[in-house]
Formats: sequence, C-alpha cells, structure tokens
Amino acid sequence: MNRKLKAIDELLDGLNRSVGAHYHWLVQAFKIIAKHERNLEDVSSLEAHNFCQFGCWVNKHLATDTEDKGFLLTIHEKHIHVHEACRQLVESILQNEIQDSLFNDFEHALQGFVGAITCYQTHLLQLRISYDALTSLPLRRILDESFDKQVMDRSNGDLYVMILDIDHFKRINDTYGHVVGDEVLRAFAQKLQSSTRNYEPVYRFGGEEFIVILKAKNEAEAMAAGIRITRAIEHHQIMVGQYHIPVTVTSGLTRAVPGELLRMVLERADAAMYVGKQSGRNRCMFIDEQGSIERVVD
Ligand SMILES: Nc1nc2c(ncn2[C@@H]2O[C@H](COP(=O)(O)OP(=O)(O)OP(=O)(O)O)[C@@H](O)[C@H]2O)c(=O)[nH]1
Repeated sequence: MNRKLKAIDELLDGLNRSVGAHYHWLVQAFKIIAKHERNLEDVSSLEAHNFCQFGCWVNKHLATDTEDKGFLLTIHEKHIHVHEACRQLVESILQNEIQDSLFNDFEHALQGFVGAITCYQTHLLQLRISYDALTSLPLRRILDESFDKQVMDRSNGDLYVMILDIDHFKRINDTYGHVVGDEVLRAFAQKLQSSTRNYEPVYRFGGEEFIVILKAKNEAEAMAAGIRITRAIEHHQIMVGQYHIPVTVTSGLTRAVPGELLRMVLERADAAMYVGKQSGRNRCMFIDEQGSIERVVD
C-alpha cells in the first residue's frame, strides 16, 4: 500500500479509537460524581487533558506531524477546554455549589471538540478518496492540486511530465479476464513506483494510463529517466497466479514550462504518446514546446 495512504489510514484509525476512549472518560466523570471519588487524574487534575487516551494521541501527533498541525492545534485547544469545563462542573457538583453556566460551558466545549474532530476527519477522508482503491496510487486530483507548487518548488532544473499507457491492455482483459486485468494494473503500479526515484511521484491518470513527474537539469537527463522507466517495465514480467504476463508501455514526455497550465502540458505529452502508439508502441516519445516529436533511444 502507498506510504501516504497507509499514514492516512493509521491517522483515521488512531483518531477514531481515541475519540471512542473519550466516551469512557465521560463515564469516569459520572463515576466521580456518583462515588465522590476525586483521585481520577484524567478528570480531576488541572492537567487532565494530558492524561486521557485522546490527550496522549493528540500530543504524540502534535510532536511529529507537520502537515496537519493546524487541525491538530485546534483539536488540542478544544480538548483542553472540554477537560477544564468538565473539571469545574464536577467540582461544583461535588461541593454542592451547582451553577447552570457550568453546564452550558461544558456543552459548548463538547460541541467545539466534536466540531474540530469532524473537520479533521472530513479532511482525512477527502484526502483518502484522492487515492486509487485498486493501485493505491494518488489520483489525478492530487496532481491537479499540487502541480503549480511542484513547478514552483523545483530547484536546479525543470519539471517534466511523462504520460504512460499500457500497450494493448484490452488484450490482457480479453485473454485473462477483468479480474486478472485488475491484478496486472496493481502489479504494474507497484513496478512503476519501484522503477522511479522517491522524488518522482507516480499518479494513476485513469484506466491504464499513469503519470510520472520527473525532475531533470535538461532534456537529455529527462529523456534518460524516460527510457530508464520504459525499459524497467519492458524487462519485468508481471506474475498473476500461474500467468507470466509481459507488459510494455508507450509514453509521452515533455517539459512543464513554468506558468503553463497542467492541462496544456498533458495535451502535449498525450500527442507525443499517440505518435508512439501509432509508430509501434513500447517506446518513449519526447515532445518539445514547438510540438516537435522524437523517439527517445537508449
Ligand atoms: N481490468 C481493468 N481494465 C481496465 C481498467 N481501466 C480500464 N481498463 C480497460 O483497459 C482497456 C483499454 O483499452 P484501449 O483504450 O482500447 O487500449 P489498449 O488495448 O491498451 O491499446 P493501446 O492503448 O492502443 O495500446 C479497456 O478494455 C478498458 O476496459 C481497470 O481498472 N481494470
């Protein structure tokens, strides 16, 4: 499974478990009131928010997670508020000095806490559906959202976009069936990821089309990367059950001119790929900004 997707699943799982644990905590608060116990630190202590399971979870992620810091800080703040409002309410009940405003404060704090968690869950779920269920690769939507930043962040060179389409994939489906076809796509995606460097993100563009973003100092370096990937696929046999299924790809490669829309870059790369399909497949075609197309050779 894609590393990012795994991290999202772990975050969602940890968050949901910790939220579940907060119901247990709420029951503890009732016990304190009913049994007049004052020694439960996750309810009675001034630092109560650090002692409950949710507090441990959020503190751990605040210390390590940089991407989601905004969400986590809001949740942390609302969580502290819940514990403090609860502590004050419990104290007032135990001392028989009940104040209605403390009930309102507690309700308000709980609503704020739940709202902040829902916001973060929605964010994580939206992120999750931006990954392909079959291959675990990020979908085009993630590229759409990050492309301008990727172009801006490039250093010491340019960004190149490579569109790859599996050759005669319909034949694979027709010969072995769709279920095997799906397995081939899954195995292909894994091979493609392992054939690229960790700074060369891979996306599922749709169907049997994929995109790789390359970083290179010049056209020659980009072409070398393009042919490296094409050959790595060609020399690898995909195994599904008892079948050994050779797969090749045809690709279109082009430079992303800074300021250019992703759509335009993709149209250019697609035109080059089309020429590659027409002229025999299993090849990488480079297209420059003027539309001149050449086959990349080893
Ligand atoms: N099993 C499976 N098949 C898919 C999936 N997405 C697209 N396909 C199939 O991929 C095939 C693509 O076929 P075509 O566009 O005709 O192209 P091709 O057979 O790969 O031939 P060329 O691209 O011309 O080399 C179609 O049969 C689609 O049904 C998928 O997720 N799973």
